Amino acid sequence: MSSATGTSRFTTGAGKPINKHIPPYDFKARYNDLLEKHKILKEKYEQKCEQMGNLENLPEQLEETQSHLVSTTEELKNTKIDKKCLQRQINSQQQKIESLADSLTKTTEELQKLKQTYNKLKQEHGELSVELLELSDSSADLDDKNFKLMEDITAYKEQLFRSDVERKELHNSVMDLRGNIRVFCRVRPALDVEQDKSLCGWNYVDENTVEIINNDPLVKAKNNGHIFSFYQVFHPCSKHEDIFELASPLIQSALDGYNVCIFAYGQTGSGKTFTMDGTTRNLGVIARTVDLLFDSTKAYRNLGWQYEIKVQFLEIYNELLYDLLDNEPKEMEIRMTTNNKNDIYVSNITQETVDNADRLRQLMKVARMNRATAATVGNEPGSRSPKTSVRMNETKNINRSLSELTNVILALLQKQDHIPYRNSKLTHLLMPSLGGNSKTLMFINVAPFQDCFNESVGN
Ligand SMILES: Nc1ncnc2c1ncn2[C@@H]1O[C@H](COP(=O)(O)OP(=O)(O)OP(=O)(O)O)[C@@H](O)[C@H]1O
Repeated sequence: MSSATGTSRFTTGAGKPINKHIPPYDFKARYNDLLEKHKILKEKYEQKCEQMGNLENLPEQLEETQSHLVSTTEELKNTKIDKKCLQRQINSQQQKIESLADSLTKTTEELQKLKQTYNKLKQEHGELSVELLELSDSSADLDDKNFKLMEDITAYKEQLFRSDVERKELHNSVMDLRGNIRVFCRVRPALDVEQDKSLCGWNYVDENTVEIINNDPLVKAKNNGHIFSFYQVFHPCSKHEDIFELASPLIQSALDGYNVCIFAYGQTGSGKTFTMDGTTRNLGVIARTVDLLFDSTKAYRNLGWQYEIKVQFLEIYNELLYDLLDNEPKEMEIRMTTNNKNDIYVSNITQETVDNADRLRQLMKVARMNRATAATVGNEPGSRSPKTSVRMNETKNINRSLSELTNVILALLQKQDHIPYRNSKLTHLLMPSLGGNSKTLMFINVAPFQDCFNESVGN
């Protein structure tokens, strides 16, 4: 800037020089010029100040930029990791695409094969359709033949049913001829623990006759033999199979609708339980009967017969009746049925219909357990003398009903007019199973020992 020549040269904020020629005496103009210059300089100063202010913010901006740089670097790192991941995914997708391409090739091949098979089957189907048409023609013929055969089968079934009725009648006639009351005598062997006991002499004369010889040295030799005849005699080596073979015709009679009664009689320890129950490995008469009953009903149902098997279990103890399928105390009586005076029933007793052998065996188990409970009722704790009197009463009742049973059997065998069924609960209950056209099988069980001789002969 120079004012000596009176020329003023100045630069504006925009850098544009301002040249003015002001005469030295024109103080007003010079003043205005100065004012203008002052204004421009002030503006410049303010601009500089502003720039200075901006420069003061630089460290802050630097810090911001640095932190931005750090976060950007971090982002870059993450982005690189992401990139690696993506690359791996791309690789695996690539592999998948390759394997899919492989399976596509295989599937296409299989499809090709299937198409071939389909075409072959289609051809076969065509051929079979032709065959089917031919067969349906001959099927009509076969239907006719089948209808005729069905008619024949119905006729044969009727014939078979009539033959079975005839067989029943014949079987019953044979049973009648053999006698409606049969007595089997079974002599049991001495057990291992009984080898020291002395035996009677046994002479098995034939299958119906046995001689029992008293080996007591005090008895005279000529009086010591007693001969008995039975329907069948079973010696100690006889097996359950042998016995059941001769007992089973009576089961057949039961299936044919006749009342049948099978029971064992004999001194204690003579083998009654062994004969009737047997053991789990060597089944006795009852178990074999159950099996035969259900096997036969299955076969007879196919012939058109219908069967319903109902069971009741009861025990007679001191002339009182006990329901062995229900151990609640209750009143039970033997009553006559209204339509048939020879038939009886027990009032209030549990009766169950059974349709398989297993269920019957289950019920037999329940009855056996309840019988054991009933037996202990008579053996409640008490002093020795009431216990003895209970036993005596029990023995008296058993003996009485057994002698009444003997009387009834004898009266039946002798075909007496009056049969004393009503003298005991046992005989009254067995009335429908002992009399009329019913069949009875009695096992007389005998122990082989000398000390049982009197009992054995008495039986
Ligand atoms: N035929 C036989 N063969 C082999 N052992 C037998 C035969 N008969 C009976 N026994 C055996 O003799 C013993 C007595 O038989 P069991 O218990 O059957 O007599 P029980 O007449 O039922 O006697 P109780 O009237 O006292 O009940 C038992 O150990 C039994 O296994």
